Amino acid sequence: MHSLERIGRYRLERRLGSGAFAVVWLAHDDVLEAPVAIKVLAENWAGRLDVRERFLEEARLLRRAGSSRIVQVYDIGELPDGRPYFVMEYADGGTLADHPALAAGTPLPLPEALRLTALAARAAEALHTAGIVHRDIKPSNVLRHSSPDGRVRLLLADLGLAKSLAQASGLTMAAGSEGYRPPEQAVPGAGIDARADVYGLGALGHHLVTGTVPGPPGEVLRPDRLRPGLDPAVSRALLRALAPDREDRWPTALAFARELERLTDGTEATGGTGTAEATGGTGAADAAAPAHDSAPTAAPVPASASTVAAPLAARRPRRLVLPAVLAALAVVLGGTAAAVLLHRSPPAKDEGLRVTDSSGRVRVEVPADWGGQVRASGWDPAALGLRAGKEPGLAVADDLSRWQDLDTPVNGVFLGLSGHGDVAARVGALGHAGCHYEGGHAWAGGDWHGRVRTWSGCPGEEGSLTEAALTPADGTAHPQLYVQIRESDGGDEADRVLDSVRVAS
Ligand SMILES: Nc1ncnc2c1ncn2[C@@H]1O[C@H](COP(=O)(O)OP(=O)(O)OP(=O)(O)O)[C@@H](O)[C@H]1O
Repeated sequence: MHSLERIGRYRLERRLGSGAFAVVWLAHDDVLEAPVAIKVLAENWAGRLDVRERFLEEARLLRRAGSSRIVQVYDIGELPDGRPYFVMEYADGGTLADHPALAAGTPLPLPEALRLTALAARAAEALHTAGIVHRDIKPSNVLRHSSPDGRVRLLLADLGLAKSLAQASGLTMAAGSEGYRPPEQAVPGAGIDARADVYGLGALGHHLVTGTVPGPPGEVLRPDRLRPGLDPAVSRALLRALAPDREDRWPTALAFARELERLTDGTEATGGTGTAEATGGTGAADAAAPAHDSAPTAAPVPASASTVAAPLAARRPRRLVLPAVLAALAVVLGGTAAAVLLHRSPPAKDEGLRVTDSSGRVRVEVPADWGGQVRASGWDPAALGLRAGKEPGLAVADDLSRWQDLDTPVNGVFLGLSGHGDVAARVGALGHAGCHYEGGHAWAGGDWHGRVRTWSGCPGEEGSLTEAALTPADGTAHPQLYVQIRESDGGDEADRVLDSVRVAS
């Protein structure tokens, strides 16, 4: 693919992204003198006639929808090696997944979150009117396209057809994406209707409003629990869309869109900043995110959270500068957060809360009052300067939105496993300005050993920070474990929390 320079009359410029089934290229149409996006079916699927057909069917269906809210398809063809492709409208604003707040795992300002979800719901309604169910609504399938007048349109792209076919053929890939998939979509042969997309739209709204992908159907945490102070009517509207039984959901995407628009009017009438800002719950996100979807939108995903920290520092100059690693971890966690698994230990046993990551490999037990919020779907060791990838990881804290902000009191723990690289060397080089370094000591738990370093006097009411880099006690080099523990009041739970860490092979 890299050797390709042209596809038909289109000159390839760069790769925009890839999904499970296809690669998408930015190309230039030399005849029309306009940029286009070209989606090419991945080589490993090209031999499957049924997948090829579904891939092209997606193009035809997108074309059939013929709405300004759905990505337009201009052309369809086949490469000399037989791979099919289709040419579509290029959305220059990236996807909603690139939104800086979402990439940082923090909520959007409430009016913006509601308005974007309503726009996505209106786009889904346009598909439904054409008799098409999307089946894979998620941020990376909602594109942002700027018009010459500077306004931004949202476009729905990438139907989940190929995935549904893979599922039907007995492959492991299920239609839809984790956290966004309604229960009926996980069952082959269960009839799917437009209400499956209402569920996906509810998940999108939940993600934008709370900064967190909802847990599995029926285990979705209430949005107002994740975003303290949230208008209960917003929470109710989102939970209704996310009802496991489709009979209990909003009956149409349009009905959901109208409710969101009504709620948006309410939040804008009361000052436009949303209740979370008023209660101080999501200051970093609100400061960093553009206020409107018509604001400049080509913002790339930040490489680190410095783009989150900068506006915060500008607004509150006396605020402690964020340590880079905490900020980077928050970004990585946010970018990969997908599932929330919260297993309460039996209450009789000293009120501990046991949390397992979504891969089931990493587990930790924390005091019950640390367990307000969980992100459990992994991390990227690139945050520590190690090889990029998705590895098991989780964070649980009483307020995750403040995790990176050492100025505010937080109690919680982050655990990240890495199958590669020297975690210990990286962690050993970290420092945390604004806190007093207490020193380090060797750690020997049951299955793990390594080094623990502690900082005290962090501004959050005598907050302390404990970091550990652990390796298997049996002498094997990997995996290695990175642990961060934050305590707000000179607490002494760190050893107990470290002791409770379990890693399944
Ligand atoms: N029309 C477009 N204009 C601009 N960028 C696009 C366009 N279509 C897709 N992209 C980019 O290409 C990426 C890959 O798209 P694709 O539809 O193949 O996969 P995905 O939705 O990310 O994943 P999956 O198909 O596995 O769910 C998108 O995330 C987006 O960044």
